[in-house]
Amino acid sequence: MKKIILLGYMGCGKSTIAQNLSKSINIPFLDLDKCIEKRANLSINEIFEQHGEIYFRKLEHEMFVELLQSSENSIIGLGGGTPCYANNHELLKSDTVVSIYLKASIETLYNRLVHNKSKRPLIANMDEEEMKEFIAKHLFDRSFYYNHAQHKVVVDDKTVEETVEDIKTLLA
Ligand SMILES: Nc1ncnc2c1ncn2[C@@H]1O[C@H](COP(=O)(O)OP(=O)(O)OP(=O)(O)O)[C@@H](O)[C@H]1O
Ligand SMILES: O=C(O)C1=C[C@@H](O)[C@@H](O)[C@H](O)C1
Ligand SMILES: [Mg+2]
Repeated sequence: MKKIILLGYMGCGKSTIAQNLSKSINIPFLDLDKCIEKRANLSINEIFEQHGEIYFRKLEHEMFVELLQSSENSIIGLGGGTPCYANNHELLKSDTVVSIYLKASIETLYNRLVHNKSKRPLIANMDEEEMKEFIAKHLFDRSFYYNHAQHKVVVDDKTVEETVEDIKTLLA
């Protein structure tokens, strides 16, 4: 069995979808951000504040490689930036993984993130106007890396259940 990797921008639903998919197909879910927090014994916010983003990206790469090396079946929800650093995007093409980009529009992302930014250090201190512009530019820059995924599922205007069904169809 291959590892199932969900990737995409902050707020596209990696953690939410992975949790529901996990229940539906009975394969354990590992959230890369949560694994990093556990290993560092700090929240993502604290890692950024106390050690900076470069340190976070190093931990993120190490933890991603470690999760891929384990022999367990799993669904891995990546962090929003994971594919964009340390050549992690190259790992998305491996034969031993099924990588799926959860593709959301700027509008969907903005609507989901605007009231849920406090735990996301890259946008936590932005006002609404600033955030919209940031998401648009950032998503454009990151799309190159996200598009290395083997599959793409558009999540706009879909319920969690509909997106889970779309993923199950492409896994079948
Ligand atoms: N149809 C939907 N599919 C997925 N998430 C949805 C949907 N509708 C609303 N949401 C909400 O959008 C948010 C998605 O956040 P989630 O933490 O799952 O994203 P993420 O991609 O893991 O973000 P991050 O990269 O910051 O970890 C959640 O608050 C979720 O409840
Ligand atoms: O998009 C990003 O760069 C990030 C997304 C989150 O999942 C966390 O990994 C962290 O807040 C950085
Ligand atoms: Mg998440």
